[in-house]
Amino acid sequence: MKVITIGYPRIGLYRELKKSVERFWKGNTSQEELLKVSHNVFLEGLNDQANAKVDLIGIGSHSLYDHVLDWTVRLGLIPKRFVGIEDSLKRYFAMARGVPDIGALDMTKWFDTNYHNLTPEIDAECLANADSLSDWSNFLSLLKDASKIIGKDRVGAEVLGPFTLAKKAELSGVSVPDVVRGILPVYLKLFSDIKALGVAEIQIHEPIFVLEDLHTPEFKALAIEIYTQLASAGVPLNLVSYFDDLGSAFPWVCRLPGVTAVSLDFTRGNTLALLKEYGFPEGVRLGAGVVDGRSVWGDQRTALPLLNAIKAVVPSTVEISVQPSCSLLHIPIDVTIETAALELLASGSQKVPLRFARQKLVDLREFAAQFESPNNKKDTKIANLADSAEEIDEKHLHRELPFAKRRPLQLTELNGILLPTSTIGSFPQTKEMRRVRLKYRKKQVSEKDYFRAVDDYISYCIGLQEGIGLDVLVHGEPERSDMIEYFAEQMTGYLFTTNGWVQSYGSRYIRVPIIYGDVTRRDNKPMTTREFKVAQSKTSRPVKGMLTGPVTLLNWSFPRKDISRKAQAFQLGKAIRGEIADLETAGCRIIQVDEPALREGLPLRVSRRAEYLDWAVRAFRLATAIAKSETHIVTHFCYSEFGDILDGIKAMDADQITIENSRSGSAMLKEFVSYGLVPDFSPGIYDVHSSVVPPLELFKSRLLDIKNSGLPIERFWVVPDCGLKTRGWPEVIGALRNLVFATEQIRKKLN
Ligand code: MET
Ligand SMILES: [Zn+2]
Repeated sequence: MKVITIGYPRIGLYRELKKSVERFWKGNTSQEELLKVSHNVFLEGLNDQANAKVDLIGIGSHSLYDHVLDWTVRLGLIPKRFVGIEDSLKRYFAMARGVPDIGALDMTKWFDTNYHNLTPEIDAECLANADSLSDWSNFLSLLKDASKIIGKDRVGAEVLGPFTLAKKAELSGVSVPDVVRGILPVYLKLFSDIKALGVAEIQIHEPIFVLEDLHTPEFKALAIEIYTQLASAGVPLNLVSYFDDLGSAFPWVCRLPGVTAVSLDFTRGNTLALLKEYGFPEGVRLGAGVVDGRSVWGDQRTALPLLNAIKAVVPSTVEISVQPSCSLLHIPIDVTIETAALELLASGSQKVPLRFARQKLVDLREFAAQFESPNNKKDTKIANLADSAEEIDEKHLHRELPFAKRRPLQLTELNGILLPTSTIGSFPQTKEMRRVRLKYRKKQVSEKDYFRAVDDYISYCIGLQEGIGLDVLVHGEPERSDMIEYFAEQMTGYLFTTNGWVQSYGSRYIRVPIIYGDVTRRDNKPMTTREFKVAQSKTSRPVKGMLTGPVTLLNWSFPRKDISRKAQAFQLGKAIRGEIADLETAGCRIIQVDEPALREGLPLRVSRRAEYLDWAVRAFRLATAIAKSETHIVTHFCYSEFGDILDGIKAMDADQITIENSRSGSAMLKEFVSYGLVPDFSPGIYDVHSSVVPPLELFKSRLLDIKNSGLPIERFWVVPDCGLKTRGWPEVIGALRNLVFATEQIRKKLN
């Protein structure tokens, strides 16, 4: 049984690539030096895979910034505004990050992962010029280098497929069929170059095939048309899909012309059931993605039973390979450098081991050996995840009174002021604050001194907000380096890595906390009341309690694999529920529970969404429904496609919803209004991602959008799009002054 990989981490064990790229941007290192570091990182990954005796290694997704950008550039799909930049590396980074006067490409989420890719922009002109601008020499070099080291028969050339490219792109004046047909000749040239190298196969990555909107007769016809042409290149094609199953497209995708192997994700969706239903073509290799490329937990409970179950349903002549479900890019590189995490785990009773990319490679080999071993007991029973140890009591999910009855009891001290003003929580993360937080963590600063620094910040923040004239204040979150970590560190069941970095986008890597056991507040101790009390003691205006919601705490962590995500969401919901009760006891009258990652957890497949939203909303309600009728519960979402989750948002039964709105030019506001929103509503009034102070005029026009929205003005609040932690004080002060001033003016008019 062959072991195959389809992508590997590309950031370096100790973030070597990030450091080098950022030095290069600052002008502190040469292009030559950067490329050398990058190549060493590539070689390190190649060695990992070669040492683990991977039979066929995916080569080509190594990247200085983003693999989707790499393919956009290699295929010559350069938007006009970048064409004039001669130097290819400068142009590459300009597309990624922008340069003065030339905006970068947009960024989108890479399917439902926490990785973000750049969005190709394609129009007719761009398509027409693709051939002449195309250049994949850096890709061919990777293949050649790898061939020299491991032999060309072990090299699988990783290519981003035309359908995924086209569907992930922003198209103007052209359709997906136009793009895939238009770019086909370029792909054919690329394939012929790859063929000349004599590598084993092309891995054509088409994760987009898991999406329902491709499961139509029209797409089937188009895919057959395109793959018939691609097949004419005469290179074996491994069609690689992941992140879900292929749904009703399963039978035809597995039989696309030229496709000699199909790689399927057996860790998400229900690929096994489809295999049972539709069978599998003889003569095609089946890539069994049974090792979860998105989980840091080992696959010991499921991999072998899955392989056996697959074997039992496919024709005996079908070759099965064992592989990760997707690129290992989504997990950290090596768990053995994590002393603290490993010690913690060794003391517990985990059913599955913690495994990062290197360890998953070892597992792949091991599963292959077990599968072929005569002692393999052919166990095909795949363990189901336990849902919940304890059931949720339905009555814990409802507030005492419905919104219309409880709202008049809330925040009466505001005297029904029109368009109350507030902010989303964080204020500038100053260097000083960051430094003392770090020192406190390293025990170089006493708790007393650390608290004094935090409290000084809070005092300043409160004084400032009062001075500016905001109505509902926040403490500014100086004690939090991160909205997940801050809470996770105060709860049981979470572990943290020191070097477990995963690429989020470009040179931004994150260390995702890992849930390993039952989550509760440690000793049931409050996590946020101290800072709330400090803030509230300095002002008579209401201070918002500030919490991260259960669904976001789950979706921005690596979940456990022995109980369901739903069960984990409920545990988190219960923990936040306790915190809300404690905040109320501390005198808090308005509590914000942020859920920016609610949308992110939404399954790719429409048919699976209702179930997710159902438990996600219940987890939020479990957290918040404990609030007294007098307590105003706010929730916050960053920029998302809200269309898919409006029912869910409504069902959360919050008293106020704040959303990021201004980058869409109030389109989000309109979407919510036309949906018929019931509670208070705060469409963000200015973009916090820009460092310019928005002019008064902008605030006025956004306030007019609100006034003319068709919803009663009494429902609206005026807030920025999101937290202000990435901004500097002068901009924040300028922007909030304008926000308050514009609001006061419109209030006068309305009265
Ligand atoms: N309360 C958080 C903040 O202001 C919300 C962030 S949403 C990503 O930073
Ligand atoms: Zn936000």
